[in-house]
Amino acid sequence: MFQESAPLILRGFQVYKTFLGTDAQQILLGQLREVARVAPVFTPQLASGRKMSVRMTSAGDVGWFSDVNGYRYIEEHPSGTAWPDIPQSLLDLWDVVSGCRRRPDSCLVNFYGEDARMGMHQDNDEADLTCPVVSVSLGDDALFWVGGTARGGKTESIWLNSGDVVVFGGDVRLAWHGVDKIRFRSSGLLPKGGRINITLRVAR
Ligand SMILES: O=C(O)CCC(=O)C(=O)O
Ligand SMILES: [Fe+2]
Repeated sequence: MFQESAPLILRGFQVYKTFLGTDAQQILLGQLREVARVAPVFTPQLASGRKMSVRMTSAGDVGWFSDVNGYRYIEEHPSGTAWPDIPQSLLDLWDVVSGCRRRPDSCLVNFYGEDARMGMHQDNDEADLTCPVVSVSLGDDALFWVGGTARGGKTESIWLNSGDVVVFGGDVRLAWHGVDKIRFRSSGLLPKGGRINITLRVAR
């Protein structure tokens, strides 16, 4: 099911190139469409009042959310419906790469359109930082930037392609990272172009 090989290491981030082959990517895309049918994507707002350029939704017990009151995990989709279950294929993927005995209870699904990006940040809203964040990329290529655990340090970048998996845990669990730009329509996976990034987290 997975195309396992030794990961590249970029500043402690483990990058598994093409961990999902084309068939597995299509299957996962279908499962994410089902997630988005139950829990439609929305545009989060930052505490500053600015809207994020990505659209997002979640699966799992809790979903990541942000509005003028700041970031947090919430137990229901903003519409009041329960978040759908995390697709089994992603739980299987987690078991293979995470090295963590706990299962993820939150799966954030970010959709990047042509001009979307994500500024440098740390993923530090989760309660259990002994487990890594596992990221899966689908669709268009993205320039992913990685820094250290201190703000404003040296950064390096790598292009993430459809099917790539990135694991960041241990010493780099709180490393700064972000997405500078996507290469719109570089992949044919999404008929209208764009990129999906999934992050699995142990949030509670
Ligand atoms: O889109 C990506 O590759 C990273 C997403 C991310 O850092 C996040 O959702 O916290
Ligand atoms: Fe992140």
